[in-house]
Amino acid sequence: MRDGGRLAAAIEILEDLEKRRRPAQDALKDWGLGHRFAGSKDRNAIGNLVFDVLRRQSSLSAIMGSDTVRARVLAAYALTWNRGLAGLDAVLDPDDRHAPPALSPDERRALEAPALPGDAPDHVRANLPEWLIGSFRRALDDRLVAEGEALAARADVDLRVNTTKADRAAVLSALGPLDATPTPWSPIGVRVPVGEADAKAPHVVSEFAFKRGEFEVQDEGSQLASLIAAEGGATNVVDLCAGGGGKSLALAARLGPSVRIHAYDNDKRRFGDILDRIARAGTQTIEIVEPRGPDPLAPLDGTADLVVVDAPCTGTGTWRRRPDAKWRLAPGALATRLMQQDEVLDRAARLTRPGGRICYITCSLLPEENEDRLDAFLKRHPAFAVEDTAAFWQPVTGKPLPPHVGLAVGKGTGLRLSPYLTSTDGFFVCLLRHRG
Ligand SMILES: C[S@@+](CC[C@H](N)C(=O)[O-])C[C@H]1O[C@@H](n2cnc3c(N)ncnc32)[C@H](O)[C@@H]1O
Repeated sequence: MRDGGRLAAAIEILEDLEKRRRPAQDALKDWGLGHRFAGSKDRNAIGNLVFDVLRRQSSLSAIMGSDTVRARVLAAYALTWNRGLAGLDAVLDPDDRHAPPALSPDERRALEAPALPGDAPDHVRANLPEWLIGSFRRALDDRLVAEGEALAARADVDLRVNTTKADRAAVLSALGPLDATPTPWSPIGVRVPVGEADAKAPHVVSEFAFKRGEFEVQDEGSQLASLIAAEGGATNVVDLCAGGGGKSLALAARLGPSVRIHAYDNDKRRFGDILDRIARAGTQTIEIVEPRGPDPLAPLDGTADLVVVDAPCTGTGTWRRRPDAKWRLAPGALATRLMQQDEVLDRAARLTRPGGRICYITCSLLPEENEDRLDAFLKRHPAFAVEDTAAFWQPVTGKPLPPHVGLAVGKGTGLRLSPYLTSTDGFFVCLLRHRG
């Protein structure tokens, strides 16, 4: 396929997404099934373009002065992909029957001097949903637009070195051909660049170092959350919302062979390939607790040194990787998440032994899901107090805490990581201690 046909395909897929609120991956898959002549390079380029449009759809529309999908796709190709007006003219070739029609005079004018209108509101500049702008502003203050821009960029692939099998230097060397570099904060993180425009994302899971269990794919923010949870040590851990086990595996590597990690999730399907991951990592310390019977965690009540609550959340911090979720999120879903967060925190309180700790983690930037949930929790559970979580940053990273990352929660502090401040996904991390 030439780029004209790829642009037309991206327009078709995005128009389908406008009609039906569904994950972009599903729409891309359906398109691929209906267009079997398209090769893997084509599908990759079309997918990249669809996601790049979704990342910046508000500002692309404002620049073009048009809300049509076509206008956004043309703008993404010319501006985000840096192909310029000349590149766009070349692919909108009237002799290519698969290409979209040539530029209209209005489209040409907009792309000749591309700029956001001076009165463009912040939610447009930041490419964030208008209904959430008050919440984002509360969290991000005058960094709102800069954070929104960072959240609209592509994210590199982060890896956590499994220190029980390899060190960072060895993984960096194995992934040298992929231009891997150390992550800025996590001492066990490696970053592989994703490239631009139609570049293929690095396929790290086909590397032998991955098959040997020397690293796992895990955003640096998630690594830091796990490292901070593990600071101070623990021998009896409950990973209450374990999902695919990203935090359990990181904790197992950090806490050593004498820890016992009970990995639970109330939805069995969310465990995914956790058993394969445990086997690859070579750890003996993770025990899966299946969601069976009235309360499979009851025997652990009051015993855990550490309960990790990687709570179900809106995932607003991961919108670099899932830009379609940004526009699909609805107020009802946020309300459901808040209820679930209160529920898992209450469950965690029952599991914690006197003097034990809870590490509350979300991959959301919204205060409603983070500090507000903990303020409400502290009112329901006066036996708990917030620790000075920000004080763990330097021991874990070996570097001073960057400005704005620490925030007051209760009488202690939490951490809010973000693509702009820490070049990670957006994360909230906060430790609470049972007073004993
Ligand atoms: C953010 S994800 C966990 C990701 C995982 N910890 C990781 O690092 O890969 C949140 C998980 O919480 C689970 N969950 C939701 N409500 C729950 C509940 N009441 N008890 C336990 N798990 C719950 C969801 O099924 C989902 O898998």
